[in-house]
Amino acid sequence: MYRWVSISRLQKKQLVSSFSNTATHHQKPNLPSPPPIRVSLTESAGRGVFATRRIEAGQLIHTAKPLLTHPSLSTPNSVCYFCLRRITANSSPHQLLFCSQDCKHNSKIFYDVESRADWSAFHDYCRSQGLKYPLLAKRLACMIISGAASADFIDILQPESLSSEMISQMDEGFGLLRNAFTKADITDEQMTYRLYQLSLTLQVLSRQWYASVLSRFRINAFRIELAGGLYEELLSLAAASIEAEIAVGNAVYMLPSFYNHDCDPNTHIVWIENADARLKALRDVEEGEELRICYIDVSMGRDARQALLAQGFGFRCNCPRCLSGD
Ligand SMILES: C[S@@+](CC[C@H](N)C(=O)[O-])C[C@H]1O[C@@H](n2cnc3c(N)ncnc32)[C@H](O)[C@@H]1O
Repeated sequence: MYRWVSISRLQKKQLVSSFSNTATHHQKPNLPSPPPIRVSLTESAGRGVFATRRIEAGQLIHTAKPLLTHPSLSTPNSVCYFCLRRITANSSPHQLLFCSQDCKHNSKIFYDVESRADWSAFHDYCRSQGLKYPLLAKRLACMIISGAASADFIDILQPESLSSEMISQMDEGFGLLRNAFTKADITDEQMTYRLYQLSLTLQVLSRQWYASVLSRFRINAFRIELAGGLYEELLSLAAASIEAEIAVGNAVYMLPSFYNHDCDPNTHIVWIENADARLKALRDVEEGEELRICYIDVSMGRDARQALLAQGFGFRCNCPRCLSGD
């Protein structure tokens, strides 16, 4: 039998707010209905998401707002710095960075910290190495330093186990991140966060913190490709797509991070206009069935899929399709 997952009070709060954030989008006034899912332990893949009632093919299961986002470095000023919505000259004539006053307001606390530092060396490093997770670490560090997030904000997410060699490879990025803050006169004191409940003091920008958040981003971050947009925008994007990066950025979520992978998934995740995630059923799902998405391109052959999942996510897939040898 499946058991409920035991999580801390803070984590419960985050989970509840993640639910309530998503619920407000779709609920009609006076008709609150929780999403038809629960997070429970699976037999062999850690925690997973299960249907609490029958879900029909095509049904929207729930939406989820990101915990944090960062735009791709190849899309400067063309997507909202907060929600990753595409910005056109028409949609945002006066604010280059944000698509709306709401996004500007929601970013204010951490953006005040972020905009104090010179990120050019750090961004050059990410660009030249093709790295995206350090950008999420930068955003998270700014959120923690500014008080917009707690130091254990993403601790509930599963980490990848990293070898000491992998941690050493992160040193350059860590050094550049720390340098940017130090040069911006952000003191060690400001980079320290106290967890009063646990009587712990954490150095936000320690090598250990950096490795710990990157190990979580590597498994849980989503690459955001928007499906929607204005017809004219789609045409101009299609024309430019040879050079342009298709992804508008990367984001980390709470609930969507609990979905396990299947090479023949019953659920998929889509982004229409911005980084708000929409989880939809691909086929009819029975009550009690696990909901699974796919992490990779499942049109590849079994060996290629297995290799990619082992390398990128650290697990050997034993979904029914892999077990059948397909
Ligand atoms: C995004 S997390 C999914 C939620 C995770 N099970 C948890 O407990 O937080 C991805 C991790 O879940 C596990 N996982 C996901 N799909 C799996 C599968 N098909 N088989 C085995 N493990 C899987 C792997 O450890 C993987 O690195």
